[in-house]
Amino acid sequence: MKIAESDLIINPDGSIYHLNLLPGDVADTVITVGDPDRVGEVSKYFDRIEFKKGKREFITHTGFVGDKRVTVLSTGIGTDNIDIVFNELDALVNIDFETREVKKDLTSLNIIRVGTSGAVQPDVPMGTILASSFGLGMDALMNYYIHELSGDERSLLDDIKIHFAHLKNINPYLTSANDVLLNTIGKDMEKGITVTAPGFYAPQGRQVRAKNAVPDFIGSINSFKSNQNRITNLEMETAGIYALAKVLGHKALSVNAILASRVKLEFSKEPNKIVEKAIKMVLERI
Ligand SMILES: O=P(O)(O)O[C@H]1O[C@H](CO)[C@@H](O)[C@H]1O
Ligand SMILES: O=c1cc[nH]c(=O)[nH]1
Repeated sequence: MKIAESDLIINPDGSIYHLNLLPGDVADTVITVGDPDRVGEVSKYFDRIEFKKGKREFITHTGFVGDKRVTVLSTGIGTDNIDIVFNELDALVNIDFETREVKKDLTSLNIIRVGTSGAVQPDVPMGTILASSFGLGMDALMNYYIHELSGDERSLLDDIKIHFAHLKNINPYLTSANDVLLNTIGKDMEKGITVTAPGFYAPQGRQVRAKNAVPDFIGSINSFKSNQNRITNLEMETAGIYALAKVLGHKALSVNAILASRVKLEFSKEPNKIVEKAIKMVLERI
């Protein structure tokens, strides 16, 4: 079936609407980062850069680490941007731009996020590099997509819904990391459930001047337990990445550079060093 011009928007130069990339520009291994300035911090370790492109907050560098072709791409902040990045990445590899039809042979990308995050457990200090075993979305993105849960995801989400029943008007969603990526790139890293929030301040339990409607948000997050699973950290993209990757048949892992301890009320004085450590660990393991 031909995808409408209004649904899949191709720029006059043949590139996709927001990412400004052509089919063929995306490597099978994609590193996503939130901050556009972090793209160069990753690609500075490439042995060769093939090209640099960008539009808005979506900066892309594709190049080689040894013989391996790698794309690093910034998503900007939030799962609304993840909606754009993941649909467009998928279209670039799985839709024929000439016929506007889905290709017969689908490509499954390996997608690794290198992001920053705040820890909610006292034994997860600043400086930790943490791999998200699950992404738990408190945002609304997945209300708009049909997505199916595995048995494990379903039973964990049932426990989560009971624990967070006091949070009105929130319909949490949960997706696991890709097992292979979790056990290779995430090997020996701290692991835990990552909560993806639809904001940085009150949606992550922060209070500056505007008053918080949810009392003790951090307390209700770090007290959740189901078998060996606990919530370790908060950020703004992982759950959307895991859920859309699964819907579209890609493999995803989120690696978090822990910059803040929300229970010790600390924020790192050297955030770049922690991010650098996460970048190097991921590049050594891809
Ligand atoms: O450092 P990045 O990857 O942007 O990730 C985290 O930092 C931003 C908030 O400061 C949010 O995007 C959050 O998820
Ligand atoms: O606490 C934090 C730190 C980084 N990014 C977030 O979203 N939250």
